[in-house]
Amino acid sequence: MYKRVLLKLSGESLMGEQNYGIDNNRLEEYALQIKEISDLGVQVGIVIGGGNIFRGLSGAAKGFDRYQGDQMGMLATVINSLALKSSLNNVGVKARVLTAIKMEPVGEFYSQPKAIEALENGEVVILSGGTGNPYFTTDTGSSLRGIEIKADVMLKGTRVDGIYTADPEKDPNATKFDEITFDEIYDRGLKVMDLTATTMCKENNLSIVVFDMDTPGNLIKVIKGEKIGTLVKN
Ligand SMILES: Nc1ncnc2c1ncn2[C@@H]1O[C@H](COP(=O)(O)OP(=O)(O)O)[C@@H](O)[C@H]1O
Ligand SMILES: O=c1ccn([C@@H]2O[C@H](COP(=O)(O)OP(=O)(O)O)[C@@H](O)[C@H]2O)c(=O)[nH]1
Repeated sequence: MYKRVLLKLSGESLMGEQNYGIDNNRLEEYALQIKEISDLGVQVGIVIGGGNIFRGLSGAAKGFDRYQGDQMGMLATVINSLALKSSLNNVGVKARVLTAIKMEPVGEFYSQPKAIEALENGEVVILSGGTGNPYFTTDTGSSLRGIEIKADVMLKGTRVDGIYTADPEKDPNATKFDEITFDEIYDRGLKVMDLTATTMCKENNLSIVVFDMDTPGNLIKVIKGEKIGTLVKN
């Protein structure tokens, strides 16, 4: 179905069964799922969140300055990116970390041509540090990078299996959409992704598939066009 994808992984999901940090089993499950699609020849760019370590907004609630807190959050995404790179290398996948903030030799400073060149060479490219700016999220980072690398689709891997009429973790009567338009997301006030990220995808015509990444085997199903999750398009 897709030749080049931008995969967004939730930092919070990386906690697995733990309350904080990185669950190695979850990390390895992710690496194996990514290996499956990379072995098929799909070019994979990845943005991973940082919510399992630090979020700027929760920091601000505890009295941190938001600007500082967001910088801490962006660094958290770099920690997760390095962990994922290592896990991908362990299962035999070549991967490279590019950072939105200059911090060589931790990762190479991001540029669009560098990312595309690595993708074309068959490397998995982890685009870390979000957008490099405070007051944004990694969902917005992944919309931005997805558009920049000219991905065919953005795959939002999360812990719910799609977009529902209401938050399925709160409303047991919520029903799932197989497909939905960007406009319907606004009209119904659905909160699966922040509006900045949604709007960037809408304006640049980058479709999104929201799916449950925590069930092994799902990523390859999405790539093969099986109708799991929810497709968002114009
Ligand atoms: N209409 C909706 N459909 C699906 N999920 C929703 C909806 N509204 C809110 N959510 C919530 O959005 C969250 C998306 O998960 P995730 O992307 O992992 O969160 P985060 O980006 O905060 O780590 C889930 O916790 C889910 O309960
Ligand atoms: O472009 C960005 C991306 C992320 N962040 C910070 O990094 C944190 C972690 O990212 P996010 O909450 O999106 O991670 P996830 O919800 O996917 O775990 C955020 O709370 C922000 O503080 C930021 O400041 N700018």
